[in-house]
Amino acid sequence: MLYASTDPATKRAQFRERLASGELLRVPGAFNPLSARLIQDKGFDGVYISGAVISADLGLPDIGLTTLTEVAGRSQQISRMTDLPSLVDADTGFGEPMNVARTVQTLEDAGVSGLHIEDQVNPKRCGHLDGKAVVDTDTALKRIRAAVDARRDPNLLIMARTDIRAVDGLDAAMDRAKQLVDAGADAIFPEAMKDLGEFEAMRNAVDVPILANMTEFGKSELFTTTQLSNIGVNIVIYPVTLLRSAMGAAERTLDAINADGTQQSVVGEMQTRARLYELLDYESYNSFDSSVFNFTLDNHF
Ligand SMILES: C[C@](O)(C(=O)O)[C@H](CC(=O)O)C(=O)O
Ligand SMILES: [Mg+2]
Repeated sequence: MLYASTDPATKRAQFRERLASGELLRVPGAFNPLSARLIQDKGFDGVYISGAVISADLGLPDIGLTTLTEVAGRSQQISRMTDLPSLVDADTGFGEPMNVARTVQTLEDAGVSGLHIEDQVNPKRCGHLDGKAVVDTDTALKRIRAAVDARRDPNLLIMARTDIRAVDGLDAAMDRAKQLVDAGADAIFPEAMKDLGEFEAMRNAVDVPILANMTEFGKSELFTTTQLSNIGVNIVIYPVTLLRSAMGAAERTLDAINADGTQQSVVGEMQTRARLYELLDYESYNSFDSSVFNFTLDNHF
């Protein structure tokens, strides 16, 4: 009932343990708190909170328009709804290294288990688009040192994302990743790797967990969990996947109403009322207050 029962410190400790196991953790992006429930219900290992999704949700492109307050608010709403660890996209950290420090403490207070800070210049853009620019090494390392020093819970995972692959190539990406680890990064998110061989090279370049971003319509092929776990990738994110699926379904429904004058042809694809209520744990509100609960599955199909 209401929110998840696992507190943020426990989730962070569990996330660290799972990562240390070396197994591949599957982490889809939640586009709202309810979808975080679904991700947990389907047996996934964590919930990703995507900057691209938060912007798109507001009807905005992912070009650094969202504020720390907006990202922290959404992070709290999503994180508290699940017992799974949550990993949030903190973009460039919302400013200079001192802003990065404040970002880390604010997101820690929001209950996330980890966050990633990237080395793009401000304003950032989607990592799979052309024309990106990255900051110099000194600035990139300062962001990570500031992030690491700012956390109060040592289990809060500080992940460094580098976007340098698309700008200066794989060797530059491996060099930067090593430096980011030396600066204190707990994990590496190598953005826009071209193929599996590049992920493997990155895997061998650093001895901390690495993340693979399986975003659709981007620069990386969509590798399977078997392919990724075989080369030792630790986390796979599907950042915008559920939003794209839900929006695709919404378009088809609107088209059906336009074409047929009724949504009847797509009702079979919809989540049923019963399933929604199951996810909402409607029934347990009954024991709290029977005057509120009046739903039984019997009357619905
Ligand atoms: C992972 C990512 O940073 C995100 O915000 O979800 C994006 C995803 C996307 O735009 O497809 C990214 O830059 O890869
Ligand atoms: Mg992003």
